[in-house]
Amino acid sequence: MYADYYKYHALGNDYLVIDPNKSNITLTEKNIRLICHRNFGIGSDGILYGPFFQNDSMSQRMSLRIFNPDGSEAEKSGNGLRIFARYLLDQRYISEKEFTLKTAGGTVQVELLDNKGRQIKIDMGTISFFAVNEQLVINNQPLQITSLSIGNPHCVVLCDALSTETVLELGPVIEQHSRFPNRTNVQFLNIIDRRTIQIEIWERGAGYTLASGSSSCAAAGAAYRLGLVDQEVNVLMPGGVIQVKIRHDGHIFMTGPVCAVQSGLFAADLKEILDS
Ligand SMILES: N[C@@H](CCC[C@H](N)C(=O)O)C(=O)O
Repeated sequence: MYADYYKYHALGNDYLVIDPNKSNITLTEKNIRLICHRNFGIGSDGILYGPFFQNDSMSQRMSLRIFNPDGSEAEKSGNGLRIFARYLLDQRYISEKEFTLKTAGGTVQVELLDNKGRQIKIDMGTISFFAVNEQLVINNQPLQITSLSIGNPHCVVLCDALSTETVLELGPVIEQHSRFPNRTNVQFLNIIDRRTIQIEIWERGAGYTLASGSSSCAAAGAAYRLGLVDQEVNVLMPGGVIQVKIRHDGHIFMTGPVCAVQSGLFAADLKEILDS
């Protein structure tokens, strides 16, 4: 059945899939902002735009583009990739349990863990570290940060305890800090034990979110690099838990759920604004 958008969430991190093979909507910055707006549009933490096919072939050479609700484009998204994989299964673009997906931040390997695509594992690739356990002073507060890329940029802040007020105060300042010319996603990290960490997230271009897949991988990878956790880590977030495994060769595997929410059409009023 045709729809303009397909909405899913992964632990409360919600995305709209817009399929260029079905919809002719133009995704300008203005349109993305409006569609994602929770009062004036449909509302979401971002848009997954695809699939695109390389060599006009449907054979495992699919790619997608990922947009933040401020209209900027992200190189990668962990929850977004699991959601997009689920969309491909729901719309019968794929029938295999394992396939690859290409993003601007690299190619990932997807594994569907059940027939309905409700639990999905992804090899997110490897981490490049930029700074390990360095001090960054924000609002006169000395923070211990580890910054890295797993295709998209992250800054992990080690904390003794987490508070949402701190995330809302420091997150946007760190996101825009001159040290990160392309801005950054920010994770506030609390180590519970060697197999469990807790994070609160400030996402680049999206703000406070309930969960983030690439943030889970970044925080677990940073904690492992600092010698604080083992290779298998449960990442607790306000929206739920993601399992992260760090393989000996550095590859980071992320496992977590996806839930379908709704599909729908843009009403004529909204469509007119989007088309104008
Ligand atoms: N929610 C995501 C991350 C989305 C992209 C991010 N905001 C960025 O700009 O890099 C996830 O689950 O990883």
